[in-house]
Formats: sequence, C-alpha cells, structure tokens
Amino acid sequence: MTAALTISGVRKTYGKLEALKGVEFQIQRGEFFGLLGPNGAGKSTLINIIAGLVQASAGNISVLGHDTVSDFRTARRLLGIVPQELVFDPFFNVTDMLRIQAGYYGCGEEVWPWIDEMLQRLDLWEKRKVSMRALSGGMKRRVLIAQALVHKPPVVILDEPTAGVDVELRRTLWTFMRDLHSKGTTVVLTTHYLEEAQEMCERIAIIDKGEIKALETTQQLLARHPFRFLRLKLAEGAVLPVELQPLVAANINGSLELKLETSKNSFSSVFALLRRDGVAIEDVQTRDPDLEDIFVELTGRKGEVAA
Ligand SMILES: Nc1ncnc2c1ncn2[C@@H]1O[C@H](COP(=O)(O)OP(=O)(O)OP(=O)(O)O)[C@@H](O)[C@H]1O
Repeated sequence: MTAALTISGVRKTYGKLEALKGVEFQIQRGEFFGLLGPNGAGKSTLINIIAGLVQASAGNISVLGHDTVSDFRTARRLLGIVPQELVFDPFFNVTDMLRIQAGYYGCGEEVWPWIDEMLQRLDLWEKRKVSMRALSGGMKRRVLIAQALVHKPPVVILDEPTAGVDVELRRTLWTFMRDLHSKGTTVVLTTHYLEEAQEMCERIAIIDKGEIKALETTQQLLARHPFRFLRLKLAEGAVLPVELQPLVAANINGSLELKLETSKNSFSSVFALLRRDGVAIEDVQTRDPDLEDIFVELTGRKGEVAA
C-alpha cells in the first residue's frame, strides 16, 4: 500500500548551513506520527517543503504517491497543514472564511455540514458570525485548525499546534484529532511537549541538526533506554555512600535522583550500600525513563514537559 508520506533524500541548504542533510523516512497510512526535535533541528523546514512553501535542494516527497513538486495540486489537496503562525483575512466572519477556504480546494456546499461540525467540535459555534479580527488569539488558533481541515484531507500535519495555547484548547484539539485518527486520518505532529508526543503518537522520529537520530515506535524508543531512576529522600544529616555519589543525576526538592544503568546497578545493590552505611531514608520512589530522558540522551538538549 502506498505510504501516506514518503520522504526521500531530502536536503535543504541555506548558504553554508545544511538545515536538512538527506532526510529519509516513510509515514504509513493511518499512523499517529510524531516529529520531534530541539529548536533549529529542521522540523519547520521539512514541513514547509512538504507544504510546497520551501523548495528542497535535493530529494523528493510524495503524499499518498503524489509528488509534492511535479503533482503539486493533488499532493496539496491531500494535505491539511495547521501552521505555527496565525495567518488569516481579518475581513470575513468565521463561517465565511472557512467556506471561502473550502472553495480554494474546489469544495462547495457539500462540505458545509462538515464546517458546522468542526465549528461545534472546536467550540467555535458561538463565534461563527464574528469577524476574524474580533477573535482572541486562542479562538483564531481554533479557526486555523478548522481552516486546515476544511477539505477533509486524509493526511493532517500539525506544526507545534499547542505551543502557547491554553489547556482547554489543547484538550479539545487532542480529542478531535484522536477522533479523526480513529476514522483513518493520518496525523503527523511536531511538538516540543514530549509528554504530549508520548501520549498521542504511535511512532516517533527524533530529528536533530538536520538528521534523523531515531525512528521507532514510542514503546521501542522508551524500552531501549538503558536506565531507570531511583529517587531517595535522605533523612536530615544522612550522607549518600561514596559509591553512589557519581550516580546522582539531579537534586529535586531535596531528593536525590540516581540514574541507574539497568545492566549494572540493581536496586538491591543500591539498598545494600545504603544499609551498609546505615543511611536513614525518608522516602523512595522509582521512575521509568520517559521521552524527555530519551530526547536528552539523543540530542543533548532538553524539550519541554506539558503542563
Ligand atoms: N529562510 C531561512 N534562511 C536561512 N536559514 C534558515 C531559514 N529557515 C530556517 N533556517 C535555518 O535552518 C535550520 C532549521 O530551522 P527550522 O526552522 O526548520 O528548525 P525547527 O526544527 O523547526 O526549529 P523550531 O522548533 O525552533 O521551529 C535553523 O538553523 C534555521 O536557522
């Protein structure tokens, strides 16, 4: 079966800077896929090339088998892209703007019920007759999401859709996206919020400095991390055994977080050392690695954790 997106040897140079260094992967139909990377990794450049807004220096991309350059119109019609920045025409009201947008894709009255459904699902119904310039930033963002989906595209790309948006919109958006995904839509998400990617995405690519550093299922990505974490709150005045001191990765509100290599440091060996030195402990917690740990390991940079 043709992949939803096929990215083959895509390079992009800006002068001497190689923003993308031969990126190559496929996203299968019906996947919920995450594209993660620190600032400047090349995510927006890749999305802009997919959208036909930026020309690749080499390589090609196809959407459900349609090349984004030689078959631009078909490829673009199959895509719904929710951009980062708010771009809209201030003179129309919400409904008119969505109907006009549908017209750009050659859709007419047959999609009006879908527009009404989106207005309701995205909590825009009360605002449907309000002009775009009178909407708050959060409301404009909701319209932008509806605008990208107005032609019912089978492949949806969300470029940092929840950066700076309130918790309520984030929830509304994810419920809506989960529902579209359950009906067969392919969803590609770029985000800085690693918790969000961990929760939503089935497969994740981590991109850094224009290269794909990892591409696996979310479960594989989490499982291959060779560490576990043990958080110890020592009693006042207690001192960690000298052998354990190099394992301290963080001090979180007075608790020491030890990073244990699964193959080397068992929990029982740690507790044997604590017993040996008679270290009094007030509290113990363990934690499996999350996407944040993997991300830091692969890129050496921190992402953000969703509120
Ligand atoms: N028009 C441009 N001219 C020159 N350099 C550019 C241009 N657009 C992007 N770059 C550079 O290309 C690299 C990749 O940028 P890009 O915006 O794709 O990263 P990103 O992963 O989307 O980052 P962010 O998460 O901050 O949006 C960066 O070093 C950036 O400075």
